[in-house]
Amino acid sequence: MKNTLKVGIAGFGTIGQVVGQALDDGMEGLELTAITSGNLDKAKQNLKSFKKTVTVVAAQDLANIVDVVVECAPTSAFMSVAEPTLKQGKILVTVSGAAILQNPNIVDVAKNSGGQIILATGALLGLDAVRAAAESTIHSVTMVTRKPPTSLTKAKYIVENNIDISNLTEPLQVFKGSAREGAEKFPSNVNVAAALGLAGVGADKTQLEIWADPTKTRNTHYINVDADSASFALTIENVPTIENPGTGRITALSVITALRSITTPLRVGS
Ligand SMILES: NC(=O)C1=CN([C@@H]2O[C@H](COP(=O)(O)OP(=O)(O)OC[C@H]3O[C@@H](n4cnc5c(N)ncnc54)[C@H](O)[C@@H]3O)[C@@H](O)[C@H]2O)C=CC1
Ligand SMILES: O=C([O-])CC(=O)C(=O)O
Repeated sequence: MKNTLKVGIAGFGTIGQVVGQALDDGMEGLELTAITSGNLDKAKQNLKSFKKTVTVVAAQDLANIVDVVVECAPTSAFMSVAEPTLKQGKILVTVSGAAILQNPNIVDVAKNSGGQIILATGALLGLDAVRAAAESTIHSVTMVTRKPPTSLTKAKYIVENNIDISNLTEPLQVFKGSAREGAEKFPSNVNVAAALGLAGVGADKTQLEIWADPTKTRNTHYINVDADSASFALTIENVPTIENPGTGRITALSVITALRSITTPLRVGS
């Protein structure tokens, strides 16, 4: 029997707390032992209902005491979590596709130390098919994201440019361009577009539109892929979380399945 892997969570917010709860409830071969977050006192409070003892540590100490780090912190904190984890040859499970695009050298850090970055599918679907198609020739990948305005009000580009989306009566296109540019302007909102780019033809060739859409109640992504092996269209309508409407409920669940994949004897899907 394999040893139980010690798991640490960096970022104990909307995603981190759901993942933490699942670990506390019990996941085969995985044990939550430590967390770090932006506010350590608040994190301690939020851990009070957990059955098992979890240590709260400063960000720089987390990688020293666990085997796997789940990174679900703001994009700006990504490197401070990812670098020490990967330098020690450990596993990083993350949803920060936008941060990987901004810091592509992190892949070399993993390569040189024998660590691994697992970018979970997050709020998206179909990355298995996109990766399979990328083994041959993909002609084009396009993605259209439509979110209720409340899911975009905290977005970096919307805030920095004082774009008022509070009283929209019809959909407003707030971005059109490459997934790379979109992930730079909306780092907490289209990590999924970054992941799609990394899975397929690259973030520069992946085309993205973002709409603030008052007719939507869900964070909706439409994807079209045209390849020599298959053409496919994918749609996902994510229920926004109450805590952070920009984050769909499925995101944390995707992280949980990514974690289970590390230890499960039967892994379904590539
Ligand atoms: N790939 C995907 O499908 C998705 C990715 N995301 C990404 O996940 C991130 C987290 O999302 P939520 O949980 O909704 O955000 P959140 O705002 O609810 O939680 C973030 C947590 O990180 C903590 N934090 C702040 N600075 C930190 C630091 N230096 N080190 C460690 N923790 C720190 C905060 O205190 C907070 O508890 C987002 O910023 C976004 O980039 C979010 C939704 C979907
Ligand atoms: O929840 C979503 O629809 C996607 C999201 O926030 C992200 O990609 O960061």
